[in-house]
Amino acid sequence: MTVLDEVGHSAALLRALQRELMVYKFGIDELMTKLRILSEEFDFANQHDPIEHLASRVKSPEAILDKLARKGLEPGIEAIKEHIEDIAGIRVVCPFVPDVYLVAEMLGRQDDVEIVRTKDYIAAPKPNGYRSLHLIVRIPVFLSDRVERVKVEIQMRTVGMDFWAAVEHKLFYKYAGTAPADFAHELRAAAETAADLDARMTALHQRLQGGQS
Ligand SMILES: Nc1nc2c(ncn2[C@@H]2O[C@H](COP(=O)(O)OP(=O)(O)OP(=O)(O)O)[C@@H](O)[C@H]2O)c(=O)[nH]1
Ligand SMILES: Nc1ncnc2c1ncn2[C@@H]1O[C@H](COP(=O)(O)OP(=O)(O)OP(=O)(O)O)[C@@H](O)[C@H]1O
Repeated sequence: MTVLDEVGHSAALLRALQRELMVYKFGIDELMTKLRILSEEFDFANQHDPIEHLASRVKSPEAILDKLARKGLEPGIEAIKEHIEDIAGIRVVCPFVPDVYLVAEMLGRQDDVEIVRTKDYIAAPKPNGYRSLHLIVRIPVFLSDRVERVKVEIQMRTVGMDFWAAVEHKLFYKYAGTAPADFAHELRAAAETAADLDARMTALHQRLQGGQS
């Protein structure tokens, strides 16, 4: 039985959710365009492009209802819109750590992007070693009859952090509690190795930028 069955949702709720998800997709489209413009502008000027690659996803209805249930909330459109902040998600992967903060700053300076919340898991990594800069932003989506301000989660990280997070997500993220205890130590150590690599590559890049050999 899926979570959709368990919550006994109505067909009406699912239909309403599908309509909402379309608007979140438009929010992603707007922000992806902004990020692509920044990236292309750096390329065009032959400057170091702080964006290595971009990814996005709209959370599936099942994952949304699953998360709502994990939070102990009743299924309903209002609860979903208020409490699930990562329905629309973008990931910005950058070559170097300073690039992450540069892209965040450039987005924050745009008039129509409202930064709702910032969580800096680079400055303060999670206990398992997870590193990323998370922004929850609000962006206006202009529809035929109204303007909707949708929340989008932007996860910003280096290639090294992304490698660690992608593998960790596959292995453990959704299975918290089941991993053997010594895995925690190994995971943290691997995250520190990735952070060390980031620091070394950033130092090399800064030497090149400074014109040193
Ligand atoms: N791979 C991996 N991804 C993580 C981890 N922690 C957070 N994330 C990702 O980042 C998203 C948001 O995480 P947080 O900013 O910590 O959000 P939160 O405080 O847990 O709040 P919720 O989004 O309500 O769960 C998650 O949905 C994951 O996609 C982690 O330990 N490993
Ligand atoms: N902001 C994001 N941008 C791009 N991809 C994301 C983002 N957040 C999650 N993903 C990816 O979307 C896929 C589905 O993730 P899903 O929404 O089920 O869970 P989650 O967001 O990682 O965790 P949670 O259920 O705790 O919110 C995963 O591969 C995940 O890495």
